[in-house]
Amino acid sequence: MPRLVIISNRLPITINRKDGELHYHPSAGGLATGLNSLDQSLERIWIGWPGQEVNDPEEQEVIRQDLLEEGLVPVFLTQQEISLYYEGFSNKTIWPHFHYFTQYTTYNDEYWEAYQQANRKFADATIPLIRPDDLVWVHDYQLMLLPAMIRQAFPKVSIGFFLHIPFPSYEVFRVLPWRKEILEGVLGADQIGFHTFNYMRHFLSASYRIAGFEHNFGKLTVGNRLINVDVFPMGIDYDKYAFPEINLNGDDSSFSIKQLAKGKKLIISIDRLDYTKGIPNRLLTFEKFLKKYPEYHRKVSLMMLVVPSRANVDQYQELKEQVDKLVGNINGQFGTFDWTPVQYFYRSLNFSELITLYQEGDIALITPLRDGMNLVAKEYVASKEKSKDGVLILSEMAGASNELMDALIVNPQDANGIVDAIHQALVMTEHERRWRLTNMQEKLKKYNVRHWAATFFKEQKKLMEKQQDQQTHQISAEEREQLISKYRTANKRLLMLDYDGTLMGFHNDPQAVQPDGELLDLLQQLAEKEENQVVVNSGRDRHTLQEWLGHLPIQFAAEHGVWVKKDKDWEINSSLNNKWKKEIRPVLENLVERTPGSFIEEKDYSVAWHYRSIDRDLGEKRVREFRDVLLYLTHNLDLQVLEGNKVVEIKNAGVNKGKATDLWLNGTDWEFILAIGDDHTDEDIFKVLPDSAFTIKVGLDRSIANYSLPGVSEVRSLLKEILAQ
Ligand SMILES: O=P(O)(O)OC[C@H]1O[C@H](O[C@H]2O[C@H](CO)[C@@H](O)[C@H](O)[C@H]2O)[C@H](O)[C@@H](O)[C@@H]1O
Ligand SMILES: O=c1ccn([C@@H]2O[C@H](COP(=O)(O)OP(=O)(O)O)[C@@H](O)[C@H]2O)c(=O)[nH]1
Repeated sequence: MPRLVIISNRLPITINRKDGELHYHPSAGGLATGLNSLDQSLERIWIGWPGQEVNDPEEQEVIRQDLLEEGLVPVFLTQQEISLYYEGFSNKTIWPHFHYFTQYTTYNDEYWEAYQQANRKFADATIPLIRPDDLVWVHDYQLMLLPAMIRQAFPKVSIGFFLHIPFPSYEVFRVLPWRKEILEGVLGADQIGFHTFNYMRHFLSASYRIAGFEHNFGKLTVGNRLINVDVFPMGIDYDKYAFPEINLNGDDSSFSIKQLAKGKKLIISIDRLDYTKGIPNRLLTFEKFLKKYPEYHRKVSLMMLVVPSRANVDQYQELKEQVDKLVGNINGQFGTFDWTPVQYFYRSLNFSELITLYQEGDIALITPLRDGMNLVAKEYVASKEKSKDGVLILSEMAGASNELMDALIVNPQDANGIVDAIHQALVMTEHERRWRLTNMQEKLKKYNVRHWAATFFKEQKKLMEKQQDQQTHQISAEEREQLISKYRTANKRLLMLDYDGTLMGFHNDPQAVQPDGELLDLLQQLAEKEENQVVVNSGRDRHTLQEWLGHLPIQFAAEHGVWVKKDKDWEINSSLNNKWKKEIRPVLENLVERTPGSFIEEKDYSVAWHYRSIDRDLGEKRVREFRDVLLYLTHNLDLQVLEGNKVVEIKNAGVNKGKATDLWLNGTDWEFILAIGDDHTDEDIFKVLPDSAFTIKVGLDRSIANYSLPGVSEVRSLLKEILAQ
């Protein structure tokens, strides 16, 4: 079993100093409680900050030894790091920005500098502990540069990254001056996980638009590495909340909570003090409710628990004052001698108090303006396992709303909607409360925190196997040797080479990919050898191939097999006609008119619509729109539609690179065949070649070729090696 190496900003244990003494207690917040519930049988180490400034080396050593027993490794942050990296870049830049509070985003180079250095500090603490077969998990927005730093030290180790907060829309993310560095940091990981599909697609969109990485159903290739981006909604330790192992009656404060709840309907509200949680909005909504429904005065109370958090960040201090004031206003306005409408606590609760609150709460009012997941919502539902009684009102802006559809889902900005939901919850029948809770509980039981971790773990291992497969698919030194030795002894050799993406790199302007001197020399020398027949089998038109390569002693297939040049002249595939062009052309012209930047390429017996320099998503939308029209037309006209890399090409049916390849296969007993190509039109070549041929796919995509090479420069090196024989 590989070990799990977890790195998060905060350890699940926080240290507090009281009267000069150090105290250890569990950290608040979803990440710590969630990850701490993981299967303890898995060997793991956890590296992170213990939440307290400790400068004395002797004291640091004592803490290190204490934590070691729990498999925890502390990273000590200095006061300056805490204020610039944690309170600064993490909580004044990324946190507000990723939660769409862009008015709070602080742009400060000093913070950014500190963020980089602190990520380096976590890397320095982690790297010496990593073993090559470990599974490394980096967590959250404080450590977005860390995956790439670990990758640099361990090119092969498997790294997972999970973001616990939302990943914002590309339009918001792009505003950050450090967007590219942040993305590249995360892309150092092999598997990247998010709570919801929306966060995932925002990330993929940013990776494409900012760093140029295209994806295929969440899989993308960075350099030589396959990356998996996916959704892994985090669950809770269901049983811990459903069947709490505590004696509720023996606990004084739990008893008091029960007393408070007696004879009234209790609405509970539990969050860290954070502007993302929408606490002031919630209070204003409750005020609205009390105004609209006076009949509920003295019958309903809001028990609001606000857990202190990030107290040194300005907005959090301001928020505290705002909340204090709002609570005062409501209580002053509506309170009576025997009823306090808002019971407000600014502190954290111990587990038994928290459970009592969950169990006593008739309604949980959870209305964050944005929230990565929100585990409180899930914990509330689980704690109703026995009673099956309670109503969850949940913001649609919390990641959890994607799973808890049977809650009363509200828009946190729609105060009237929430007032209605509170009323609906109060009058809801017992039957409805039960079925809503039961449905949600079923989900939470299955998709618990262990399931979350196990799925992430399983997918990361599956990915490792896939990556391994790709590595083995890549031609090894030994196989290269076999290829060379076969080449050496053969007297009749066929070298069938694609052009774009194989011999030359890809470019937005197809005419800008003229062969360079090195390529011309290479082809010239290969073709000069008497035993060799070099064929460039390309989708390009014959005029371009003629102009660029026509002077070389090589043969050609152009336009995906429409034209062939074996001797001096170009010959056409006899089954072709181009009468159909006048019907297709207007369809493509309409595409160009509506899509600036796209263009039509007309070849002798085919027409192509290129969208390589426009937004890929827009291009694909256009292709989808026109696919039906094209299919209808092409069916009547016996044509085929080839969807290539940012291009749709229409031509006569039954003509492709493979058919053209047949022209070289028939009649010659080749003793050595090598075919190299990069896109799916080259698969037609690989298909028709005999098993003895060496077929090589350029890139990491799936292929029926025997081997793969990463890119154009590796193709050229192989050809040079062959030439040296
Ligand atoms: O460490 P702090 O600065 O005190 O903040 C506490 C944690 O808050 C954030 O929690 C997020 O993760 C939860 C679990 O995935 C999720 O339910 C919630 O919506 C998120 O806000 C933060 O991501 C953690 O790093 C902090 O430790
Ligand atoms: O006094 C408290 C109140 C809450 N929590 C825990 O803090 C976590 C809050 O996680 P959530 O995902 O709701 O929000 P976050 O604070 O991570 O943004 C939950 O597991 C709560 O059980 C806690 O430990 N002590």
